[in-house]
Amino acid sequence: MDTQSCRPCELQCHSVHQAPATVFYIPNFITASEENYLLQQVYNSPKPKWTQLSGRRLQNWGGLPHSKGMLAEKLPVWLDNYAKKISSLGPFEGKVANHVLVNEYNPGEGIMPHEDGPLYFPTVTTITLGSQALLDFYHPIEREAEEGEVYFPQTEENRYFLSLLLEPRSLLVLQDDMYMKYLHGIRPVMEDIVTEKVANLKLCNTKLGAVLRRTTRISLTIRYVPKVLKTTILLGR
Ligand SMILES: O=C(O)CCC(=O)C(=O)O
Ligand SMILES: [Fe+2]
Repeated sequence: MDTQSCRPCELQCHSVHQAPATVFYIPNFITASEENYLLQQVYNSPKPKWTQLSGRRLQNWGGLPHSKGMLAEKLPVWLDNYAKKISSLGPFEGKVANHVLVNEYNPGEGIMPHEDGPLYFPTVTTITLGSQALLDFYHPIEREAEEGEVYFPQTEENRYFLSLLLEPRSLLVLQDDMYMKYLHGIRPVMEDIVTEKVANLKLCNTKLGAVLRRTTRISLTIRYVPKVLKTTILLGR
């Protein structure tokens, strides 16, 4: 058998066709021992690395993205290895990820629907550790109805249209409309209910109707920030 033949489809053959363009989902992208190793590294990081937000804690690695350019810092080796491994699958069009956000969610915590904004190359890759969560997708809020148009209330509930189940050890890749057009969020709930809205259900180790208790979830969102400042310019000021 030609073992090379699967190479170009490393991402392609994990495409989630039941969602708008483009979603790749790879269950068990890392092993349980890699998961434990990554969790250890996250929790061994110095305490000041954590920023407490409403509903989650986060660590920022690689520098703070900024419209004028990110003052890049080297990623620690434990993150850089995964940044390189994921980048080699091609999601950043040949560039290597240089930025990682580590999010920690306790059961009942989440993140409001949002867009990731223009500072990143429009692709996010996410490794999930510890607990599953549903990542929910929403249509953007539409402009107000003009004269003669019927006003349709834009509640969060009726803007919601699809979820992706992010299982521990999985890799998610979001691009195109799923990154740029729609909003994503995680509901602050104690359990995730697997409904027919879960677009990657066929690729998951669960079934319709399952009720999955949340434990603490860590996500590594690994991205490429194209606009980087050269350190020397700043040192010269
Ligand atoms: O934890 C996640 O998977 C999502 C995090 C997220 O949306 C973000 O950091 O922008
Ligand atoms: Fe996000």
